[in-house]
Amino acid sequence: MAAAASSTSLKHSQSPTTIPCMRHRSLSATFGVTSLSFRRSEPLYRRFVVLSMDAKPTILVAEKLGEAGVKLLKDFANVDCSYNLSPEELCTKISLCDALIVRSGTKVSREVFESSGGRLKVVGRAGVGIDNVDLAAATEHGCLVVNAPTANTVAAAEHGIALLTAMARNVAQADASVKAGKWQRSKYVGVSLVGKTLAVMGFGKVGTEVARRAKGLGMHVIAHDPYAPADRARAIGVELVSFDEAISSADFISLHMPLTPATSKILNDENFAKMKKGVRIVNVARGGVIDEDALVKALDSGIVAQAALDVFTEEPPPKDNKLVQHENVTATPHLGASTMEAQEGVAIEIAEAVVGALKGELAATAVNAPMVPSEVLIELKPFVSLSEKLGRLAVQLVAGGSGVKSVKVTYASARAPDDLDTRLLRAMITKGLIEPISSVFVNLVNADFTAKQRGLRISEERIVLDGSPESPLEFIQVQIANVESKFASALSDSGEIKVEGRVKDGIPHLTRVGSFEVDVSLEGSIILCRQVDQPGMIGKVGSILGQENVNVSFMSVGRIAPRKQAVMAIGVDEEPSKESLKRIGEISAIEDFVYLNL
Ligand SMILES: NC(=O)C1=CN([C@@H]2O[C@H](COP(=O)(O)OP(=O)(O)OC[C@H]3O[C@@H](n4cnc5c(N)ncnc54)[C@H](O)[C@@H]3O)[C@@H](O)[C@H]2O)C=CC1
Ligand SMILES: O=C(O)C(=O)COP(=O)(O)O
Repeated sequence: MAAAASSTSLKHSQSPTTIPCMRHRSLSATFGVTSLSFRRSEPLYRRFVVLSMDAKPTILVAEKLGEAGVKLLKDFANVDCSYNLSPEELCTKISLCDALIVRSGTKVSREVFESSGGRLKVVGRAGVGIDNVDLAAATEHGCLVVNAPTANTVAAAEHGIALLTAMARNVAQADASVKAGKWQRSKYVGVSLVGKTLAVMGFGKVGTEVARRAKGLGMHVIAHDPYAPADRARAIGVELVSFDEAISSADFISLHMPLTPATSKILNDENFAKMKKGVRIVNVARGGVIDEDALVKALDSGIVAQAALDVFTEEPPPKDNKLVQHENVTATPHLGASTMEAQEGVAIEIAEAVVGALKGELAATAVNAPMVPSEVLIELKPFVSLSEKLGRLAVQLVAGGSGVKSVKVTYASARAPDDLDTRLLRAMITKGLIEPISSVFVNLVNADFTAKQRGLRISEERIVLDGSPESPLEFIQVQIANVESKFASALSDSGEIKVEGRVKDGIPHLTRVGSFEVDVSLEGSIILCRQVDQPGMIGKVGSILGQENVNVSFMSVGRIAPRKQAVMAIGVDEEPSKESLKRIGEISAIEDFVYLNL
C-alpha cells in the first residue's frame, strides 16, 4: 500500500464528515435506544454502512413479501417489487438499488454484488437460511446481510411435525389413491409415533420446537448439535448425543441444521449404512444436507423406509427427480415458512432490519458484521470517532512511496481486558488508514477483509491502567512501523510514526505526535509545525491564517524543553489555500510542517 504523495492533495470528499445527512438519529430501536444526538450531522452506524443517500433509497423486493412489510418499506423508500427475475435481470437492476430483499428462491451471487457498482448496501433475507447469499462476496463489497431469524421458527417446526405424522400414516399417498378412485386400506397401514425414538439433528430454534412437539406426541427425543448447550436440551427432556449415536438409534430422523460446508451431504452412503433398517427421515432444513443419490439408494434398499422432504438440492427439482417420484417419499415445495402468520412476521422483521440498516442503525440480525450491544456502542461513540481520526492522521504522516504494512494499536484502559470490545475501534482505525489513500470504501462489514487484502497487519495491545474504570478508555495510540514520515517529528524514539489521542468532554483530541505531547481537538483539519521553541510563532502562523479568514479552533505547543525543539499543532475549521500553507512553510523558524485533513 503506497501512501499519497502529499497530504494536501488528499481528497476531502472522501471524508465521511462531508456526507450530508440527518441529525439526531435513533441508534437502534432494536436495542432499545431511543435517541442520541451527534455533534456531527451523522448517525454513528452510518460510518459503518454508509449511504450516499440524499434522495430516497431504492429497495428491490425480489420475492413475494407480506403486505405489512412492503408497507413499512414504502414508508421509507422507493420499493420495486419485481419477482421471478432471471440472474441477468437481477444483475441489471441491482445497480439502481440500495437494498435487496429475497427469500430462498433468489441466488444473491458474487455477480450481483459486482454488478451493483457499490450502491447495494444491504441484503435482507426474509427468512433464516442465508445459504443462497454469497456472504464472502457481500463482506468483500462492504454490503451488510441481515436475516429474519425468528418469525418463521414455529411455522417450520409445525411443518416438520406435519410431514412426520403425514409420512408415518401415508396421508399424501392415501389421499392420491382415494382421489384416483381406489380404496386401499391394507396398503396404507402406517406406523405409530408413540414410544419411538426421534433424532433431532440441529437443536436450534426449529429443532427445539420440533422436539417439544414430538415429546407431546409421546416420542423419545434425542438430539445432536455440536454447539447446543446440554442444559437447554435437558430442560425439555431431550438428551444430546453424538452424531453416530443419534443416527444409529433413531426410528425417525428430523434435520434442522443449516447448510454449510460441514453439513453438506452429511447424510451420505456411509451414514445411511449406520442407520437402523426402516428409519424414516424428515428434511425441513436444506436439500443439500442430504446426498440425494444416496437417499434414493437407501430408499430402494429399504434402509430408509420413508422420507418426507420439503427442501431439495435444486429448487424446484427437475420433473424426473427420482426422490420426488419415489413412492415412499412425501414431498412439499419448500413450504416450511409458508403460513400466513409466519410470512407476515418475517416481512415485518426483515423490513424493520433493512430500513434500520439503511438509516444507519445497527441491525440486531446482521449476519456478516460484529454485533455490538447498544450500551457498549453508546460508551464507545467518541472513541469510534477518535479511532478513525487517528488512523487518518497516521496514514497522512507517511511519506509517499512508503508501504504501510504493519500497524500497532494500543488501547490504554483501566477496565479489565475482557471488558473492552475493540472490534469497532479496530474497524474504524482501518477505515481511517485505508480510505485517504485508496478508492476503497471501508465499513464495519469489510474492514478486516480489506485490511487483509491489502496486506495491512493490524496488531492490538492493551495497557491496563490503575484508576477509575468509568471511561472505557484513557487513550488510543496508533503506530505505523517501517515507514518514513513526511513529518520527521511524528516518528517515535523507536522509529515508528506514532499518534495518540484521548477523548475530552466527549470530543476526540490529538494528544501526542511522535515524542511530543500536544493537545488539539480533532475537528476540521490540522497543521503540524516543527520549530525551535521561541516567542511569536503562534502569532505569525495565526496572522497568515487570519488574513485568509481561516478560523483557528485550537493551538498547542509540545516541546522538549523551553527554546528547544517543539511541535505546534493548529486546528483549523476551514481548509487554508495552498498559498497560505506555502507562506507558513516559509516562516524561517519553521523547519518542517504538514497539513492534515481529518
Ligand atoms: N423449510 C423451510 O421453509 C425452513 C427452513 N429452515 C431451515 O432450518 C434450519 C434451522 O433453522 P433455525 O432452527 O432457525 O436455525 P438455528 O440457527 O436456530 O439452528 C440451527 C442449529 O444447527 C446447529 N448445527 C450447526 N451445525 C451443525 C451440525 N454439523 N450438526 C448438527 N447441528 C448443527 C447449530 O448449532 C444450531 O443450533 C436452517 O437451515 C433454515 O434455513 C428454517 C425455516 C424455514
Ligand atoms: O427461512 C428459511 O430458511 C426458509 O427456508 C424459508 O424459505 P422461504 O423464505 O419460504 O423461501
